[in-house]
Amino acid sequence: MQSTETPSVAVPVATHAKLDVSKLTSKISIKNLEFFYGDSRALKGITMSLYANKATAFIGPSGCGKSTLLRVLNRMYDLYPGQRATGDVMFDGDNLLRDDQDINLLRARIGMVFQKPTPFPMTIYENIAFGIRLYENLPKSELDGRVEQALRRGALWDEVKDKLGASGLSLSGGQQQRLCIARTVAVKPEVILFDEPCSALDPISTAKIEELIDELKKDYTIVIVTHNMQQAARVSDFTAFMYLGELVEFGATATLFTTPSDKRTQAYITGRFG
Ligand SMILES: Nc1ncnc2c1ncn2[C@@H]1O[C@H](COP(=O)(O)OP(=O)(O)OP(=O)(O)O)[C@@H](O)[C@H]1O
Repeated sequence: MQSTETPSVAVPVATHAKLDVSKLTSKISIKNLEFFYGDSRALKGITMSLYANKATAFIGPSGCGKSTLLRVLNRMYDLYPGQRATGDVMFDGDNLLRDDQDINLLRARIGMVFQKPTPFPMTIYENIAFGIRLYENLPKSELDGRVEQALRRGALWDEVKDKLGASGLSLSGGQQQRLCIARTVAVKPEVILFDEPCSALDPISTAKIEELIDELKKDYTIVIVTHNMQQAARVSDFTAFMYLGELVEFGATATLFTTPSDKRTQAYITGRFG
């Protein structure tokens, strides 16, 4: 059902570009995904695709399952007994939910950036080099190059190149978050998951991270959980609106924000609930 009410979110012109789904590659294909915290079902029959080199935003009111869905994608729930997922999450054709999945390798291929910046209590250089060393044994000169490359991708190099030996914790909140993005990028992932990456940041740092996400899309598949609908509209190509553990609506961001097909999506984007 469609309503004539005007959505409260202004969708930037760039996202109006036509998205021909038939020409896109599905990097992750989710089918009938259910998720349980003990006996409590938090995700109900989720089916959707996450497209390569596109950014997909998960939006919806608090408790609808956005973070749960994001965490399924790199098996974060494995750390907690009593949590389990059923269904298929096909990642380049391989079900990432299978029991014998190599979780360390999976987390290198699907990296995650958290809500609060979480640099390791070590130097800026080591924050980046640490992750690379877990997967590769590189000579020092090559490692230096990889650290620089990652910091450049994190849009942080110019600000830290003269103080790589300083503690990662000495950076500002926004810089710390870009360090965490650089750390994630350093291990050459294919997908980057962002869990409300700007919620602890000021508007200028937020704008920098959004710009960076836009840049990273060229090389990675991006998934972002956000409470901020303006942010979803600015950074994502596709948006998934969730409610009470269900995927209510999924589609091109410009379409979802201008002509939603479900009245619950309409209510949410016009600020009538959540
Ligand atoms: N560790 C947990 N144990 C039990 N239930 C949980 C746990 N974490 C989340 N839940 C429940 O699962 C549901 C989905 O929670 P989730 O955190 O994924 O929602 P969300 O949309 O990300 O919310 P928010 O926007 O507030 O972060 C909620 O009902 C929540 O209470």
